[in-house]
Amino acid sequence: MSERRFRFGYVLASKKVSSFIQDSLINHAQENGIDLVPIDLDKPLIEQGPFDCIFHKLYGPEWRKQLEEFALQNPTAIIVDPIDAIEKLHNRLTMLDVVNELKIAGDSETIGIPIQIFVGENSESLLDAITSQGLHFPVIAKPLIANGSADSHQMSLVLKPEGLQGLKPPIVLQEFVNHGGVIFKVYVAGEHVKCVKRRSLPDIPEEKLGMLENLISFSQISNLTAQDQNDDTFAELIEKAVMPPSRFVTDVANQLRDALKLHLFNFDMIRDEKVGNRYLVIDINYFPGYAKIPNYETMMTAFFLDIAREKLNNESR
Ligand SMILES: Nc1ncnc2c1ncn2[C@@H]1O[C@H](COP(=O)(O)OP(=O)(O)OP(=O)(O)O)[C@@H](O)[C@H]1O
Ligand SMILES: O=P(O)(O)O[C@H]1[C@H](O)[C@@H](O)[C@H](OP(=O)(O)O)[C@@H](OP(=O)(O)O)[C@H]1O
Ligand SMILES: [Mg+2]
Ligand SMILES: [Mg+2]
Repeated sequence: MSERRFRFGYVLASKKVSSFIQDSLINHAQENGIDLVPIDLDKPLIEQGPFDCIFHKLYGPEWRKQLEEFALQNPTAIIVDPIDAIEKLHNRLTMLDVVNELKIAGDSETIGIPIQIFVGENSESLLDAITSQGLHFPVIAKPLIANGSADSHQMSLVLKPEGLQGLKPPIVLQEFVNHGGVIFKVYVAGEHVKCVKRRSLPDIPEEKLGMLENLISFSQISNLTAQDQNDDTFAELIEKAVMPPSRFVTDVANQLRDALKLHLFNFDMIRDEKVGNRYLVIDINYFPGYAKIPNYETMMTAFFLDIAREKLNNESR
């Protein structure tokens, strides 16, 4: 493969281009035979090739049409990833369905999801629905749609029944699980997997519940990395948190990748404080912020090379 060069076209929002397409990535990929080429949305896609691979985070009927046309004319090229597979992550209710299908080897760690219910615009008697499904306060209210908009990240922690009145359906109500204030973010790029610790919401001891407000709103709390935090308590909490076993993380990541039929995603996982080896997946994101991983260019180039090998295999079939 050494003398062959590969052209990887990409389409990303401008913010994502600034964070992901850094010189370090362009250069590292180039040194390894991969040329990263921006796709111009003002021109037909099929006129801009040849491309061995197209990676993207873009939706809408026009782009879908262009991709379909490209795939028909270039059957050996690899699309990372198919729009239909990506769109499954846009609904917070269904995005976690696959987690329940995972079969984790061994009997020490378990994987699951928190109890959750859907609340539509016309839902009545919310409190009845909550109690009948075995949900207990506090609960987290998440917008049903996770499409990358600022609104889709607007969460509310509902501490008491009175707080339910302040919610704006359609939402998913999810059991809040105490997890020691630290979340594990697992970045997946094909077979390459990296788990990092991030700040999360602090635990809420049952005896404190009565002293708190009815409803607390928050947004993208885990984006604050350990380095960004001035607060020493949080930095120490993150430092001290024990990572989940890497064999377990890789097993979950690989099975999720197969079930979702996606190459590029991350998932947020918490460890139940009450049952130490019980892990819960609470969120899955398409094409997350890989540049937040130290030396992300090495991980991403290794992934690009795997795709290049797959492309060569397709050509020789
Ligand atoms: N069920 C839960 N129990 C405890 N904490 C939770 C739960 N769900 C979410 N959280 C906390 O709320 C944060 C935001 O929730 P979530 O990850 O679903 O939102 P998001 O906006 O999709 O995040 P991202 O920025 O990763 O896309 C999590 O990072 C975690 O700190
Ligand atoms: O812009 P949308 O489609 O909402 O996707 C976001 C994800 O929801 C976040 O999870 C990403 O941050 P993390 O990489 O820290 O998970 C976040 O990463 P970024 O802000 O670094 O691009 C985004 O990918
Ligand atoms: Mg999240
Ligand atoms: Mg998310």
